[in-house]
Amino acid sequence: MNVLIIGAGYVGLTTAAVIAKLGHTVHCVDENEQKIAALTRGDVPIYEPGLAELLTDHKSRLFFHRDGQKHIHEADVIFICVGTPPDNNGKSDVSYVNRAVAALLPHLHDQQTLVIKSTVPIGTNERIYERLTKEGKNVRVVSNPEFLREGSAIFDSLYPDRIVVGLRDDDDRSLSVMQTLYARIHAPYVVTSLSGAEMIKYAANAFLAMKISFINEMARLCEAYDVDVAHVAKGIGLDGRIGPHFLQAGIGYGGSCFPKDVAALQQMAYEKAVRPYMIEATKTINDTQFYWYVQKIKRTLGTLSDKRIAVLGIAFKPNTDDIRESPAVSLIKALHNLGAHVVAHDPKAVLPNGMDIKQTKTIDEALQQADAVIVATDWDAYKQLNWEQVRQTMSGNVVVDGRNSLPRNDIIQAGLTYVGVGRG
Ligand SMILES: NC(=O)c1ccc[n+]([C@@H]2O[C@H](COP(=O)([O-])OP(=O)(O)OC[C@H]3O[C@@H](n4cnc5c(N)ncnc54)[C@H](O)[C@@H]3O)[C@@H](O)[C@H]2O)c1
Ligand SMILES: O=c1ccn([C@@H]2O[C@H](COP(=O)(O)OP(=O)(O)O[C@H]3O[C@H](CO)[C@@H](O)[C@H](O)[C@H]3O)[C@@H](O)[C@H]2O)c(=O)[nH]1
Repeated sequence: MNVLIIGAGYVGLTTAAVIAKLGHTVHCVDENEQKIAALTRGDVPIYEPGLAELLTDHKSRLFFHRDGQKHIHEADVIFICVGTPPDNNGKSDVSYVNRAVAALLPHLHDQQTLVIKSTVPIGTNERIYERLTKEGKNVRVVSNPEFLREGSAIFDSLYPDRIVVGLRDDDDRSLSVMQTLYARIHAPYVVTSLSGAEMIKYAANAFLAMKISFINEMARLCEAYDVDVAHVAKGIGLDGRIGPHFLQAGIGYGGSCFPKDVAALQQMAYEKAVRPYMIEATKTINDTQFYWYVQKIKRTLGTLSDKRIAVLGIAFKPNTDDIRESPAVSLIKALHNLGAHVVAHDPKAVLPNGMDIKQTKTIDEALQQADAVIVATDWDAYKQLNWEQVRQTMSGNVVVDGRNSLPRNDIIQAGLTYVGVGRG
């Protein structure tokens, strides 16, 4: 098949590489000139494990363009993978999607399938269909939300738990188009309406975010009752009805999806006069989690003023360079504002512009003379530190495990003080 992809970000680029691997020809378009220039040179503008290799392996079938106009007509399937960032009220801003549709519109023809992969508010796909129909275009519209996680995007795309396909009632062709496109991917299909597919995407993210907020609330309770939340997570997670995933307490969820999608779903509920109690609580717990934790760090260190603190981790999670809504960045800002002398490290991510904080190249450099070290992102490199050596490098002895991911016993044995999240 001939596939056109609009948007070469985390989702668009991963989708392009994976679809090329499946044997299709892919033209990928992005309005960001620098991104396209880099991709055309063979450089990958983001860090995602395995992505660079996959793009290289299939470069004979992959083409990048700043302006893809002349490739629209020849495409069998067109994917929209542009961003849908939050607006000032927490609603999803679909202007990038609308702009992409407007650019495609004059060149579309009736044999094509337009697939929306971007996460869009309920009703957006129907509105796109109506807009196309009004312009006399009988293009089929499919909602095919994406469930990949950054850091394991290639694996998640090649081995998804399910493929969700939202269709209009009278569309008897698009399902087989999608099945042909994804023929080499083995996963159950969930076929539903356009709005149904949109709702599945929001419900999945809200549910996962809710699990994290639930365990973070439990962490606060565990702290109050001197119980280890890691034991609680294990104890409840072994119940098949609950499951072990997304029960790691920490400084809160971040990233480009959970915060924005939970907020957008909340706004969608208000628009229909439905009070979203669960979603409100999920968001409130997350919004307050890192303040709660900063208070704990403050209590442990006595004062933050003039303390040298090494923060390990800037990205919102390991194995990515993405810092969108990163709790680590919020933590660094809060500690800095409270008078601490913060130095930060991350294997891939870079501090946002304008932050007056030193970022070190090595972990060792960050640890020099530190009164405390805080692990804010659970990269493997931090979990595998030699704690004897850490103790010798630091001048203080406090290790703050903001992700409950460090070997507590090794740290204590090295003569350091371990501070976790709700670990009693
Ligand atoms: N990042 C994830 O892990 C993830 C996972 C699942 C779903 N999603 C959803 O997928 C969508 C994309 O997310 P992302 O993280 O890949 O975003 P991103 O910001 O990394 O990439 C979006 C890209 O689209 C380009 N773009 C915007 N408007 C354009 C236009 N009109 N024409 C051409 N290019 C245009 C931008 O330049 C940018 O490179 C969002 O709706 C997001 O919610 C993201
Ligand atoms: O037990 C856990 C699991 C995750 N997190 C945090 O939650 C955030 C999100 O993590 P994760 O879900 O692994 O990363 P994302 O790449 O944001 O992926 C989520 O968001 C994507 C965009 O919508 C979806 O496609 C994915 O299915 C969904 O997992 C990160 O800050 C994690 O540190 C926790 O605090 N505790």
